Amino acid sequence: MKRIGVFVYGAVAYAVFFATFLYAIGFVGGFVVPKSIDSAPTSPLAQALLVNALLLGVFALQHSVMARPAFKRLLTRFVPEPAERSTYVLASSLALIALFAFWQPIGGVVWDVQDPVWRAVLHGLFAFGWGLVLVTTFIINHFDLFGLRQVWLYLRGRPYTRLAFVTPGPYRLVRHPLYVGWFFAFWATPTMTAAHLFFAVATTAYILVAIRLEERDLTAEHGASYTDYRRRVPMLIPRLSRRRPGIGQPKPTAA
Ligand SMILES: C[S@@+](CC[C@H](N)C(=O)[O-])C[C@H]1O[C@@H](n2cnc3c(N)ncnc32)[C@H](O)[C@@H]1O
Repeated sequence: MKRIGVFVYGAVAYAVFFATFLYAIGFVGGFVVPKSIDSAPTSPLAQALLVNALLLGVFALQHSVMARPAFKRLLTRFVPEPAERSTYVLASSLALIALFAFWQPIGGVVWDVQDPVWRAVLHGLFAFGWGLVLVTTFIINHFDLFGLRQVWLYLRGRPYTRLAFVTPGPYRLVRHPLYVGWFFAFWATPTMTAAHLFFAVATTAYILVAIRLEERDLTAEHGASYTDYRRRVPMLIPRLSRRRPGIGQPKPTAA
């Protein structure tokens, strides 16, 4: 019974995440959803900035604190270990749902591209960003990142195996392709409002901090193979020229 309960919990958390992800595309892109990041302002500027900063702060805090190994150890005193990732996913989705619900549009156009070709290019980059985020989750392991693999293995009575450190496809170009996808998704818009800019700047700052924390954990977990990868592959911006042989490669050790 406990295994079934944990699996159902994980499946519900995944369904909530997926609906939230789809809603986020409409929220940032300004289509389909009733209120988007760029809707008309409804409250005074200072109040809107304060509320939005709080909403982003709650998401950042939840996301970073719950991702740290020490917090995971604490959480698994109260939640079965196979459900830990699903709990993280559910909490992240709830923080995002609160952001969608209480977001205060600010109005004010920062840039507005009218040329149809450039509008199409920006829409294309927006779609590329979301696509890159989704594809990258599958490269790492989509179902592990969102907790389904953990509850499925538990349901089948199999032990959890940690994911290998992988560097295929976009991970050969940059160390954080998923975050690059977020940058495209948040910055590529033909019409940038003040609220959208606030969101893009805040999330960019947050991602830069999150990378430091994530890389600290990855170094602790994978040791020399991660520090070597870090030396060879740039963080976010691919190198334009091919690397000269030997540059940035680990030095050969004396026999
Ligand atoms: C939301 S994903 C973001 C991954 C990466 N920072 C990116 O932008 O593509 C975060 C999780 O991916 C894991 N991760 C990061 N790089 C990885 C890699 N090259 N192979 C496997 N897992 C990785 C981290 O340990 C963390 O649990």
